[in-house]
Amino acid sequence: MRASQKDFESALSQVKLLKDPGNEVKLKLYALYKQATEGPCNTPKPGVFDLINKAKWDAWNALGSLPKETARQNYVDLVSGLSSSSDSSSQVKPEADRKQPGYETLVVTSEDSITKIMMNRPAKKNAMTTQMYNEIMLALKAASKDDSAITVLTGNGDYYSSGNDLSNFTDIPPEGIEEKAKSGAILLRDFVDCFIDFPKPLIAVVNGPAVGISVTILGLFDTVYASNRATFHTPFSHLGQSPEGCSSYTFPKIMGPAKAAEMLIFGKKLTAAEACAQGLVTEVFPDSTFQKEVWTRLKAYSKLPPNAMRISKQVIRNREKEKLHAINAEESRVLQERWLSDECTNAVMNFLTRKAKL
Ligand SMILES: CCCCCCCCCCC/C=C/C(=O)SCCNC(=O)CCNC(=O)[C@H](O)C(C)(C)COP(=O)(O)OP(=O)(O)OC[C@H]1O[C@@H](n2cnc3c(N)ncnc32)[C@H](O)[C@@H]1OP(=O)(O)O
Repeated sequence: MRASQKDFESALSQVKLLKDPGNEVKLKLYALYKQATEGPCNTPKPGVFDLINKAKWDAWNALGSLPKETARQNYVDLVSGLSSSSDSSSQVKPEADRKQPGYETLVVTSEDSITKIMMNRPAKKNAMTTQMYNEIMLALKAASKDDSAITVLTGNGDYYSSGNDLSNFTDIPPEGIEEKAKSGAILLRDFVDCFIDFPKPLIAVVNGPAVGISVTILGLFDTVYASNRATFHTPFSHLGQSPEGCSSYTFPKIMGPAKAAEMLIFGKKLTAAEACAQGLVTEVFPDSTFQKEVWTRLKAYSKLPPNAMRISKQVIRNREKEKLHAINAEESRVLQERWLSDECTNAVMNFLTRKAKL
């Protein structure tokens, strides 16, 4: 539900009653107030020695073109969070209360300047349905514009993700399988484009085994943290398919052509330690302390200056962007043909009829 003008005004009165929330939060409140009432920052940048006004200006300017209504909503949410934490400072809000509405296959939360996108089909090992691809794209677009500093993709349950939901192959439209393959290739291309273009630091928190497209897109993340329970598996040849997610380019670049071929052509499954040694994973943590260690680290990173992080990412990514888009287009085109092959149809039917388990 969107915050009304009345909610906003009541948050403005409430904020005066709060105990001092500290400079960082005060700057956030100031920036959201200015954005909600005046829109994007429209005043000249104060001089470097005008420290206080420059900090305020920076905070406002960092909100970019965030719409007034969203800023108003974020202001109301922030004040309400501060009020409830000052009511009971040790009380942690349950995730269900913080989660953003409108997603069926994901749980999306924003806290401590981190937007967390969690795939949430644990009973199906977080297999990606067409709805999940679309919701991840929506969540990434929203995260690119919200006031978080970093964005995380992770999975709920024992798997990170088992990749493409193979039942995506079953609902063939009346226009036939060719049309399905065509729309699948467009979906795939749009999905991977969102990762290529994502402007903020993007971190994968790989909580368990990862298969197929959930592995290939890791090459487009800035950092990949893995539990030692995670494995990395791209069984494309077994499925009569071919690499996507720009992995035909990123994997040889990351791990060298020979190791990439073993994964992408022969479907070799890597342990987390192997994936780390090959450079696909940044760091591996024991499963027993994985969540605690990773989130402590991410909370510290999220306090770094967000503009500097965003600009550093752009400097790294911009050089490659055009190439990555071209590779994504080519991989999607090749897969569109593969999906129509007997090799692919038979492999998918085998899985769906339980003759094979990969
Ligand atoms: C023309 C069509 C176009 C479509 C649009 C496509 C858009 C983009 C496509 C991008 C290309 C992507 C490629 C890939 O990702 S390839 C990789 C695909 N994934 C797999 O092949 C994994 C298949 N799953 C398995 O091998 C096993 O399930 C797994 C090893 C992951 C786990 O085994 P385990 O024995 O532990 O658990 P279950 O098998 O009992 O699984 C529990 C339930 O979850 C269901 N499940 C799991 N994974 C998938 C999946 N990928 N697709 C569909 N369903 C999945 C499984 O069936 C069980 O369900 P039930 O409890 O109902 O039986």
